[in-house]
Amino acid sequence: MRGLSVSYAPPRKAASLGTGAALADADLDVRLGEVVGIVGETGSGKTTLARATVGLVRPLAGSIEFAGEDVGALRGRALRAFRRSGQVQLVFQDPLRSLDPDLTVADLVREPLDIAGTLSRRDRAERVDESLRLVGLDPDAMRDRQPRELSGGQRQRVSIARAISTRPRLLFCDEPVSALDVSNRNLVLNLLDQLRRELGLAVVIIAHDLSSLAGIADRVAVFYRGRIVEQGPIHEVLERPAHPYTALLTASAPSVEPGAGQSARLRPEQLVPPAGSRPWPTDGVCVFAQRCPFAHDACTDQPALLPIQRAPGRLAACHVAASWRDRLGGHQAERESA
Ligand SMILES: Nc1ncnc2c1ncn2[C@@H]1O[C@H](COP(=O)(O)OP(=O)(O)OP(=O)(O)O)[C@@H](O)[C@H]1O
Repeated sequence: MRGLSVSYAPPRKAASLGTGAALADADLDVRLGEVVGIVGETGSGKTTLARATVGLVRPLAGSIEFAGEDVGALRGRALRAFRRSGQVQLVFQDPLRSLDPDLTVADLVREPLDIAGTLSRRDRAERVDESLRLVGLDPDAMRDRQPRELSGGQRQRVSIARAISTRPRLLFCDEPVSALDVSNRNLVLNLLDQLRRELGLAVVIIAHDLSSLAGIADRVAVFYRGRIVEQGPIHEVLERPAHPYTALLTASAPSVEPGAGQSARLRPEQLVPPAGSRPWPTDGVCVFAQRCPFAHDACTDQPALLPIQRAPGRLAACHVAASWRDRLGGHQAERESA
């Protein structure tokens, strides 16, 4: 995705990009066999990115290149054909709501194949069994059951079997484990890890917290108010966040331990503006300025997502990415004198 922007406002109103866009100027690459995590608070644009990629919402600007084709520019019949092909599939957060309760497991897993219409009836039945086996379910025991006869973990496995039945190249999972208990969470995350290896899938996992992605994602993109503010290999991002918002996320997550590269754990109170600091407008400035203790005059412009020097593969959209750590001590003194 390059410069991808999406607005749900009517086209005339959405013409002024940046204000009110659900997603603004997003750049993201996902490669086959890779798991990319997406984190960010509610309403930050994570699902919008997924919906634009599968062709459910039309981008306002930018491109989505999939296997060499700009799928963001597809219209009409070409767009319907792309969606029917099932090359990009979505797994939703809550399988109980996303699976039709009147269909059997076999019907549910076969449905995307019926829509794609490329396999014979016999091949589709075989593909259903194969997909169920791939997610660790016994086809003979599961085929005729309905969603209400399954446990939460089994339902999520059926959702994944359904999504992989067309053998997609890219799988978007929107909070795939947030409706599950801890043991099922690990099972489903391990399953996604196994599928990306066995099927060579590119997987994008949307999550609320960074720590749930630590064991599975190769890279992570951090969203804040419709923008990607940081991107990079997950362990490096966790160990030494470049954006003050990512730093706040890691400092606020007790399960994220600082690694060898980070001398001391940052504390959340070091990463919020001291009382009485300069108020920032909500629009037209860096999206994080209002909540950033390090914001200064340069932050009246939204920074672009740029490579971080001497850190291959890492990007941050922050005017003070290279300097905010140096100000942590002084910032504490300012707070104490206030
Ligand atoms: N169908 C829609 N119509 C209008 N606005 C929408 C629609 N869907 C999302 N939005 C708005 O777009 C912005 C981004 O929403 P999005 O669902 O992409 O966020 P998210 O990061 O996925 O949130 P969550 O973690 O709650 O799923 C939000 O301000 C949201 O209110």
